[in-house]
Amino acid sequence: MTLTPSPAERVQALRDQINEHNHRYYVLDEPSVPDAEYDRLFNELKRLEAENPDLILPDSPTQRVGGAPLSAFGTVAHDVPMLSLGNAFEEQDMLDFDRRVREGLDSPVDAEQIEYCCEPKLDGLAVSLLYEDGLLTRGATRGDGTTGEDITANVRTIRNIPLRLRGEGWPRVLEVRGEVYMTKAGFEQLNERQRETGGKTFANPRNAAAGSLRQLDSNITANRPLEFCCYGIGRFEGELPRTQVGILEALRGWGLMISRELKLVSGVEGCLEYYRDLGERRADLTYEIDGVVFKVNDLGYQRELGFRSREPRWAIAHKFPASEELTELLDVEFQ
Ligand SMILES: NC(=O)c1cnc(OC2CCCC2)nc1N
Repeated sequence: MTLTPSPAERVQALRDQINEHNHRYYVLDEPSVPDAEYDRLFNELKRLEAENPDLILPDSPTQRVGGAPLSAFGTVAHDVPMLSLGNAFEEQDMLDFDRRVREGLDSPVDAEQIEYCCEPKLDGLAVSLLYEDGLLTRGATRGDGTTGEDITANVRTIRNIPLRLRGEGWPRVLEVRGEVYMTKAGFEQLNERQRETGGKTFANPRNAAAGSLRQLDSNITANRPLEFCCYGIGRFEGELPRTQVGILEALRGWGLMISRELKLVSGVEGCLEYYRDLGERRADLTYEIDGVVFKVNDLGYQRELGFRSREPRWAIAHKFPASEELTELLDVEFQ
């Protein structure tokens, strides 16, 4: 004879199931149940929480949406500045970058190939997520790199951002940095819906992502097809792996999405091969990119190289030739 679970036990069981389905669907891109089954679980959880409000916790999947609209965004001071990337446009710029890296180390290396972590440069908005004891406590825009807007209510609505880190071993304080973007398909569907409802349409996915994150009413943000892909960390208290790739793989284990195109290469030739390969596949990607990003993989080397005034000496963006579309010129910078 099976005992009927208490509301508290049933609520916890539903949360665990829904969080697992969300992780598979939004982060692993492997849906595990039909939508109807997911909706049934979600509606049962909402009903049980409505009947037992004292059981509601901030990381419950039902708590992604719903606060009252803000009158203005608060501001956030970035303890670790969110700096932007230097650019390479020609192959020679990459050769110069690699030489500066090798010569800039405490013990310069000449023949040795530097290991670089490669990834696409997503064309969205840089965002900082703060996790304390595994709970998402704050979301912020890059702003001017030192001060950004507090968009916590809006980032909580982005389905592939975990409200609580999965697994274990994460640092007690962990600031995750990454890009909020819209896929090409999500962008087209949003503009179609905007045209049908007389809403404003967007010039490109980047503007659409910026406009969707800029909403003071998070209920609007919740209905926008936004995704988050992390690419690094800011502030942390605790232990982290010693390489860029190691950190990203740890972030994936904690439930965050990282780029499927992530690759570790050896030397600047490996970077140029990655750039050519991604350039050939750019039109087939489901999201817009405006280049690729190369980072020195060894974190000790990153520390030795440090930052120039506003850019790291250990990372560079190798941009694709800009398309002449008017939209590139109209692109509004969201600070
Ligand atoms: N748009 C991107 O996809 C992207 C942007 N920035 C970075 O890293 C920068 C951040 C500050 C130092 C390195 N990585 C990226 N992938």
